[in-house]
Amino acid sequence: MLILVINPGSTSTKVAIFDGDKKIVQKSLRHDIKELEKFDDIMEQEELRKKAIIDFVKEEGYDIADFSAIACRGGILPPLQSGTYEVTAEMVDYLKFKTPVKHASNLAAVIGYSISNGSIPVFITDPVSVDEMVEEARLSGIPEISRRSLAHALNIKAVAREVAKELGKKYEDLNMVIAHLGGGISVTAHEKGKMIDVNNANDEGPFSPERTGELPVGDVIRLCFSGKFTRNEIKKMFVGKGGVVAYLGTNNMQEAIEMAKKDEKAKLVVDAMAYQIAKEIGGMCSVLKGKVDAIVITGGIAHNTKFVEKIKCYVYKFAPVFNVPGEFEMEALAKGALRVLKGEETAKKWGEMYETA
Ligand SMILES: Nc1ncnc2c1ncn2[C@@H]1O[C@H](COP(=O)(O)OP(=O)(O)OP(=O)(O)O)[C@@H](O)[C@H]1O
Ligand SMILES: CCCC(=O)O
Repeated sequence: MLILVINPGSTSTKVAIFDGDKKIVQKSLRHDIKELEKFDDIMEQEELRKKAIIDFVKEEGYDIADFSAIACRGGILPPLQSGTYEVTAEMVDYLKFKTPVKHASNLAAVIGYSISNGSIPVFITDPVSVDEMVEEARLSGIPEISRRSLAHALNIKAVAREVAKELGKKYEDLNMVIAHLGGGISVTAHEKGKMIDVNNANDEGPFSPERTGELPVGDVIRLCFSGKFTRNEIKKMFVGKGGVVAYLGTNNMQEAIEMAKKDEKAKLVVDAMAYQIAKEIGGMCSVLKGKVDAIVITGGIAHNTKFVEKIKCYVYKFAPVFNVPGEFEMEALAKGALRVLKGEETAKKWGEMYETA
């Protein structure tokens, strides 16, 4: 069963072809930043990216009709249960016109649906808005604001299943705290297969290579009303230009860790990020009432074992720590589609998407 996988990022589109769960080829199709900047809205990039994907398929010697399904990264959808969903015209309409957050991942299902043109099924699996939070976690302290479950759910759920396998158990039988350390950072508590609390990786938790995470709210209000910044400038300060890049001028953690070897300020910033991640992990361990089978560190930054050690020295007493560097999004998307094609799981439909766990 051939599956075409589509995963758009801000400046590239990752594509892969799987035969069952075996990856045949994966490529990162780089888009010219100047070309992308011509578009005011991410959705206007649809045709450019679609053409690049179709060219890739042809260059690899395939035709769209050869595929059993297209597996796409899920975009910013309303809160929904974990699992694989069939892409429908309504979902495409939501991603194009109604989603509250402009994010490159919104393009995946839109492009997949257009490429398929009704000829083969199109699926998304575990989008950013997977929501299995317990009710206590939703309260922020003011009724006008609810905490939201936005996290690197696709990689986190895939890694959870791999670690469970390593432990000879099922994900549904374990309690875990899983931290994805990428450009943004998601720290998540899992109770028997449900992600019951997460720091919203855009707004809360530790600072990351390019985001501030949680901030002292009184100072944020002062900044917002200082008259010195526009709304967009402030937003960029928090997401995109906040965190490590604000202190050190780079969002590349490899560079920051190198700088920290010679420079006291850089060392403090790197150590502070590890400290804040550990603090968030500790909080998630208490959400699980201290019954934690595994703490898992994943994402690009987890490639640096010295950085992982910095976190580990704070949290190692809570549970065994597993390091699973990198991300497995393409594999997770292919496997999600495959489970449905093999009849192991039924694809959920749009109408069910508004139901949370
Ligand atoms: N070997 C490494 N050592 C330390 N940091 C690394 C290493 N490889 C990648 N990174 C860092 O990981 C971060 C990006 O991680 P990753 O590739 O998981 O994120 P992304 O896909 O860009 O963003 P996100 O995971 O938030 O969607 C960057 O800061 C990058 O410098
Ligand atoms: C909000 C979590 C996902 C992302 O950062 O892209």
